[in-house]
Order: sequence, then structure tokens, then C-alpha cells
Amino acid sequence: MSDGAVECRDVVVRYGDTTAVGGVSLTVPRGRVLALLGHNGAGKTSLLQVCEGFRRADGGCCRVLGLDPIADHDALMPRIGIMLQSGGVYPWATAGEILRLFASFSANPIAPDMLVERLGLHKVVRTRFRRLSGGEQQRLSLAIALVGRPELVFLDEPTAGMDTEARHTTWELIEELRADGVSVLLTTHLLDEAERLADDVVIMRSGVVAATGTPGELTAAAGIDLLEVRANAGLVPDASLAHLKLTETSPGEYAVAGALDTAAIAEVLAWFARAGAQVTAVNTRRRTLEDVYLSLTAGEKAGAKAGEKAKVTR
Ligand SMILES: Nc1ncnc2c1ncn2[C@@H]1O[C@H](COP(=O)(O)OP(=O)(O)OP(=O)(O)O)[C@@H](O)[C@H]1O
Repeated sequence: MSDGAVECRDVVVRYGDTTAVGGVSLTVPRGRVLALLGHNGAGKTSLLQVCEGFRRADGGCCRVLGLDPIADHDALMPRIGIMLQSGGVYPWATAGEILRLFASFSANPIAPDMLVERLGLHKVVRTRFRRLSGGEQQRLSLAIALVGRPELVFLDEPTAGMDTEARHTTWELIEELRADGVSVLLTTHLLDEAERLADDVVIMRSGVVAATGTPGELTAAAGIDLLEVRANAGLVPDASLAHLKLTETSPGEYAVAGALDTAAIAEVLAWFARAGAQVTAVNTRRRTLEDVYLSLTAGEKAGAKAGEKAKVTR
């Protein structure tokens, strides 16, 4: 294995007859942010739990900061920060007490007051955890993950339930972590979050890796750009354009998705001219990570078995 902050090789997680993770390999290079994407039930949290040492893999292996997450648990814990999707704290303690407790586990913590201020928790510092709103609990969980100045942070859907301001603060904090050389493995359902934060992206589908790369590689490798044309409604493309699959997406709005070069764009516009159409707008755009994600996970349904690899061509 190389010297990544996280190294997973062929990790398998089973719950009885259900294979949640069907042999996943990934590397989080040191000082980089890796976003793990995938539909509900794709296996992201299960994989994270193996990396965090909360669950033993049923197959494969995982090294975190060069250590075994279960055998070396005590040595690893002070070096990593973990933000769980929910729970993990005593519900009767106040936000301030919980944060100070976690700070006391570290030899060189960030000042809790600083994190309280930064994450807008000052108004609820004396509120018991169980009385915090969902977004406040999320912010406190993030503060807990960061207070020990970890070398590596696991963030499971860090901004789920947060308001816009807290989400932006969280993004800034993650960017600051990376600037400080901290490695981050996060899961998210927010494609704009992944596009903004991630150096590397792994897309999971039914327990296996469907695609991996930087956001730029994924959008470019998919080779899919979009040509949008506005013209008269109701034009029906003839056979000469069949290979480009021009469709009328709404009355008078036409689109072609595919690996479009200049010749293909010219071909489409020439057809509009031949059809006697009045073209009033032409727009091209590169597909976003969200477009790529949707095309990779299209047709994903609950209950699909792990190991059914998506048909991905890169
Ligand atoms: N403790 C458990 N016992 C049985 N099945 C489980 C358990 N935890 C997870 N699963 C199942 O394993 C699969 C993967 O779940 P997991 O929570 O890892 O997915 P996820 O990608 O994190 O989903 P989400 O985006 O909804 O959080 C799902 O089918 C889920 O129902």
C-alpha cells in the first residue's frame, strides 16, 4: 500500500445476507479532500465506519494514517476527527460541556470558544444536546470533529440539515483544513459541495465504485457537453441527425448531449437552417459533476445487489 491518509483495498461489508460494500478500493492522499458520493444505501457510511474503526470489514483491508483502525484504535483516535451522521454524544450534556469534554481529550486542542464563535453556537452553548435543532447538532458535531486538531477528518454528510450560512462556514473550514495539510474524507449528497471542496471524487453505486477521478477528470472524461438551441417549436429532426440524438426538451427548446466537437455543432445548426427554422439562441455548456453523477447512477433502485457494477466508460 502507498502512503495515503486512508488506504482501502477490496473492502467488503455485509449485514447478514446484504452486501453493503462489495469490494471497494480507494485512497485519500495526504492533505487532500476526497468526496464519496452515492445514492441512499450505496454503502458510504458502512465504508466510513470501517475506516473509523467502528466496524470490522468482512473482507479486504484498510489502513488509516498507516495504522489498522481496529488493532491500533487507541493510537489512531487522537489523530483523527469524526463527524457522525447522528448520535455519539451524551444527550443531557450542554453543547459547551460536550465540546470542552472533547477538547480535554487532546493535548493541543483548538480553543472551544473559537469554534463556538466560528460555527455560530454561542447562543446555544448552555443548551442540552437533545434540545438543539438538527442544524445546531450538526454544527456541534463538526466542532467536536475539529477541536482536537486532527490530521485526518471523516465527515459523514457534514452540511446535511444546515442553513445556508452554516453550510458556507463549513465549506470555509474544510478549505482551511486542506490548506493546513489536513486530509478529509467526506460523504455528501450535494454535488455542488463535492465540486467546490473535493480534490478527488469516488462515486459509489450499489456497494461498488462506479467512477473515480478529480471533478475535472470526471466531467471531461465523460466527454459530455450540451448544445441547447432555441428555435420554432415542433421541428422533427430527420434521419441525417439520428446519430446526434437531437431532442425537443420543451416547445421550441432543443438539446443535444454527447461528445460534441465543432463539426457536430455545425451539423446541428446546418440542419436548423435546412429546416427553415428561425434560431434565436444557441448555448453550449460543459456538463457538471451533477450531470455526470446522474448519468452514472441513472436507474439505480433500492435493493440492487452490491457487485452489480455500473456500466461506466471513462
Ligand atoms: N446495521 C445495519 N444492519 C443491516 N443493514 C444495514 C445496516 N446498516 C446499513 N445497512 C444497509 O446497508 C446498505 C448500505 O447502507 P449505508 O448506510 O452504508 O449507505 P449510505 O450510502 O451511507 O446511505 P445514505 O446516503 O442513505 O446515508 C443499505 O442497504 C442499508 O440498509
